Amino acid sequence: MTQGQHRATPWPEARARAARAGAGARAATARPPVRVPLGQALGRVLAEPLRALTDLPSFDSSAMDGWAVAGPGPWTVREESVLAGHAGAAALAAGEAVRIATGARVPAGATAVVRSEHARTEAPADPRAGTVLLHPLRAVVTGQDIRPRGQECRVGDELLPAGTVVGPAVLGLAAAAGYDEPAVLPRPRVEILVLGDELLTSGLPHDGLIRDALGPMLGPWLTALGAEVLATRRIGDDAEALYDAVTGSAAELVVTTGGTAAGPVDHVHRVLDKAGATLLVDGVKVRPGHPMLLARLDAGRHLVGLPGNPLAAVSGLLTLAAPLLAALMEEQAEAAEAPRFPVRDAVQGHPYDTRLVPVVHRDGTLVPLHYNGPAMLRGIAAADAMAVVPPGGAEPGRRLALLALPRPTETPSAQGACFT
Ligand SMILES: Nc1nc2c(c(=O)[nH]1)N[C@H]1C(S)=C(S)[C@@H](COP(=O)(O)OP(=O)(O)OC[C@H]3O[C@@H](n4cnc5c(N)ncnc54)[C@H](O)[C@@H]3O)O[C@H]1N2
Ligand code: MOO
Repeated sequence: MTQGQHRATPWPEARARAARAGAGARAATARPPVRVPLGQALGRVLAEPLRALTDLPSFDSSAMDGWAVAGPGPWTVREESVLAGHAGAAALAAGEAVRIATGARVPAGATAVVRSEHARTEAPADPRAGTVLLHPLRAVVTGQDIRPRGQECRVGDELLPAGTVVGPAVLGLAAAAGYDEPAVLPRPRVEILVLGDELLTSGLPHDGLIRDALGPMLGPWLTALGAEVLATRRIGDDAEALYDAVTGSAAELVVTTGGTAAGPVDHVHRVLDKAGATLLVDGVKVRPGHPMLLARLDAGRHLVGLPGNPLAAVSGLLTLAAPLLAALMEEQAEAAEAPRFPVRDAVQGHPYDTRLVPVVHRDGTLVPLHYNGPAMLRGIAAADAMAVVPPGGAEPGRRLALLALPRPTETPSAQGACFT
């Protein structure tokens, strides 16, 4: 194994290296885009610019309920109405009006739409003969309340660039623009290997055994970051099984938990060495989580070693796995600057290392949470975000950058929770 670094890497540099590793892996593997039904595209990344497949609106349409009119009023009102989704009415001659609904096709010859509340009708003296007359109640401007075809876009216009993350509004826009199956990037494949003989998968801790807190957490978290989680496997403290799992994995990113430090059964370094991996980050100047590591297994595959302490593992996930995955997915660079918010209370810092501290938003400030020790999840489980506390700490009012936590979603599939 080539020793990439003998010393811990500063936190910002570790994130940058993880992003470069992801970009390198993307270039090396160049997996082709896939087309997925709109219903499955949420959270995916557009592989191609979203180009309009139609003009929008695709026909001249009414912006209001009222009458389509031709020329100056008063107008004679036709008996039929034009509703949205129906064939358009025959062309209007000057002096004619037809009842029209919002979104309906404006008939040829119409010069404006007059809103229902801006005109009044006058019934003919003899209701069995004659026509209804429509009188405007205010001046009518040519073109008013008509949405002309192509007002929003013309067919072929680029609506969004490649690299856009598909949110609910993007789904709506894609549907409006005529898409059934947009082209998205394949999800990076991730495999999670949970190490440790002391871990229980159910029931109460006993006899020095504890519950595995990372297996249930990491799959959904990595799924929320855009990954396809192939499996979460429990490996115990078996170096040979770990070697086989790491070298045999089909995933672009293998995530291990535990075994990063120097304990008697901390096998991760030795296994990486034996597998001929290159350490890109070996320890990060961040608390918690400083033993985290990043290794290149081959041109297209990497391993992120998360420390076993659960909050330290979250720190590794946010520091190394998140930027690597974002780069693998070719996501557009984060908006200029991550938002910063003032911290309400002083936060003690580490003299040399960055600290990541769970916080909640309160009245425009950040309130650091207790129970933020490396082995604790009580703070982060109640948090809105993780605040980045620079070396030396932060005085009240200091603006801190935030790392986002995934919002809870009800995933229809068991993705990310498949245990083997
Ligand atoms: N001599 C030193 N000892 C330690 C150092 C050090 O620098 N020198 N660093 C400490 C720090 S910081 C951390 S973090 C941990 C990292 O340890 P490992 O990554 O080797 O993890 P383990 O030893 O396997 O486990 C640590 C701790 O976490 C618990 N654990 C592990 N996996 C899980 C899980 N899936 N769910 C819940 N809890 C888990 C495990 O039982 C241990 O209590 O090393 C320090 N030691
Ligand atoms: O990474 Mo360790 O204490 O910082 O949990």
